[in-house]
Amino acid sequence: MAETNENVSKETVKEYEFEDSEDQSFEDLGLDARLVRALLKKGIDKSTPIQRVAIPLILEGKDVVARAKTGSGKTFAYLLPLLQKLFTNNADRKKLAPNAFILVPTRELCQQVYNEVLSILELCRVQLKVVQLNSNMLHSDLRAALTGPPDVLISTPTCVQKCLSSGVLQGASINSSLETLVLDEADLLLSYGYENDIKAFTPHIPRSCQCLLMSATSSADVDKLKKLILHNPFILTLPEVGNHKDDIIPKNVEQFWIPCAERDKLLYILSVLKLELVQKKVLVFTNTIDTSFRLKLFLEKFGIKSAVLNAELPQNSRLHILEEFNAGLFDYLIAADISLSKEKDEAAKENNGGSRKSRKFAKHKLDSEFGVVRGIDFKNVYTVINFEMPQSVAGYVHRIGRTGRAYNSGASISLVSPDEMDTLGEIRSFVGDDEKNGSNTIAEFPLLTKNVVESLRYRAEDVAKSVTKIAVRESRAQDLRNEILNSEKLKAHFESKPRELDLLKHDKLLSKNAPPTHLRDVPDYLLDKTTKEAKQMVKLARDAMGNNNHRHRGPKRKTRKDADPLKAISSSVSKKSRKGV
Ligand SMILES: Nc1ncnc2c1ncn2[C@@H]1O[C@H](COP(=O)(O)OP(=O)(O)OP(=O)(O)O)[C@@H](O)[C@H]1O
Repeated sequence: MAETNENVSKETVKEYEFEDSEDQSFEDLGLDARLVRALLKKGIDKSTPIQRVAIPLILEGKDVVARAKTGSGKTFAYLLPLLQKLFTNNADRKKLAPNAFILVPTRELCQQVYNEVLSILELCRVQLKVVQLNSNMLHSDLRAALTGPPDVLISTPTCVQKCLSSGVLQGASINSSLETLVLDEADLLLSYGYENDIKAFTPHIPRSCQCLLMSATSSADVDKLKKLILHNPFILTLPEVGNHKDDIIPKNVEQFWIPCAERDKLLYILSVLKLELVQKKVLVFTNTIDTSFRLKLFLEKFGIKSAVLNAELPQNSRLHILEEFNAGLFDYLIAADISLSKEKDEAAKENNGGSRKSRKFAKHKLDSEFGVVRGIDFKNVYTVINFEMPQSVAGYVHRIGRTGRAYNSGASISLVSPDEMDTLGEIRSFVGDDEKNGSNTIAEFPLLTKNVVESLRYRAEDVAKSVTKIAVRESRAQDLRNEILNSEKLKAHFESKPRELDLLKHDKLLSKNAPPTHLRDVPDYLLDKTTKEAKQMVKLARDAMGNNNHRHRGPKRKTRKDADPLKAISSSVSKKSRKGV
């Protein structure tokens, strides 16, 4: 590591260039033996680049701003040294308020970080009090949770502000106790509208507090936060591996796109999934909740079961869906990555013109502390599909970042309609694609032939017609009713934390009839030679990988690099298609 700026003043930042040494073990980074053992029990023996640089600095007590790709292991990069600090002299600490605050943009992330902390502490056999709070909690529950007070508080800025304004937390107590403040997913905190809450909290942060800011992308918002909170931080930006300076998508994710008309998107996704041209697990993104239900209903008719994750579901259901998906209980998850304002506009329209039933439905509150894409560690997702393109380049980066996490491989496929070509163009220029110099990071998906798509067209269009707006609305309302009913049972589940997860199924069929055989099974004569070969190769690759990407509950198994299917498949198929096979 070399500090590039020798004369660092209070106002300037210290930027690090680092020579990464993969040989450094977690012990070499200065981590406590208990933490190293806990990582080994989780199947983690090799640090990621951001961990190698951030951990020693954080252990030295430095303020750090860390910008590293999605899935690069930023959570452990701050969590391990933070816990180590708390392990030492914990009994002697002054504690009128929690010693460490971890602020994240969504409740799902609160839960995720909370689970990670508990699991490490359990493996280390160290007792620390850790709480996660959210704004929906009753005043009395917030007060009870903060009694003690805990060592670590994980929450959203809005909830901390609620605790401050209601007197459950005292500014003076924070000022005398806070030792470490983490702003995780910092690039999203301001875009989620937390600016005022963070500003209200800032005066209570003591000067001595170590502040850590973790982010996947750099933006004006991150700069703003940096100025607001950090004193003289070390700025860590991972060295770029590609040619483009903003290259922040993991290199182990192969990116593809499929050009198609808007009305053909159902047909294309059906072809990709039904013919098994991608590896599981699959995470599909839509831009609205209605589209996610339309897609679920449509796929269901062909015997493809999926679950929908969205902002209107009760929090317990959302967490449970994530747990089940992560544990491999189902392979297809459709996530509505919505702009809340857009959904609200649609709901308002419904309110003005819709039926009594739909008015009631539209009133259902969307959770503004929900974010399906950002930062959530969906486990072992191999393929991400953009059924609809995200609104921005940053949205694309965060969606694609749900695969290829840590040392795993992955692939993404974007279905792009003519109206979305501009967005694709922006994304392609962002990743450095240039027709002129032949760079093609986002390539056309090579495994789908026109013939095979056309052979499925009649069936797909016929079924798509039966998935009417009314059917979509009804199943959305029915799913919501079911999940609200489930919510109480799930509350008990989360309180007692039982190990078995298949308590409730979230990928239940929404339509009453089972799919007819002619839709469930694609007859062999419909497939052309190229598709049969592609299907076979995907299957071989899956077998070669030991199908590790799902149904796996234990410690992470390593993905064999030589068995990376899409690399083999795409190069081999594109060679063949070049030969006109
Ligand atoms: N050293 C490591 N070796 C293997 N796996 C790791 C390592 N560190 C973290 N992981 C795993 O990698 C996954 C991604 O880590 P994490 O969620 O911290 O990424 P991130 O950088 O915060 O991503 P995002 O920006 O998308 O939130 C997690 O499942 C985590 O358990």
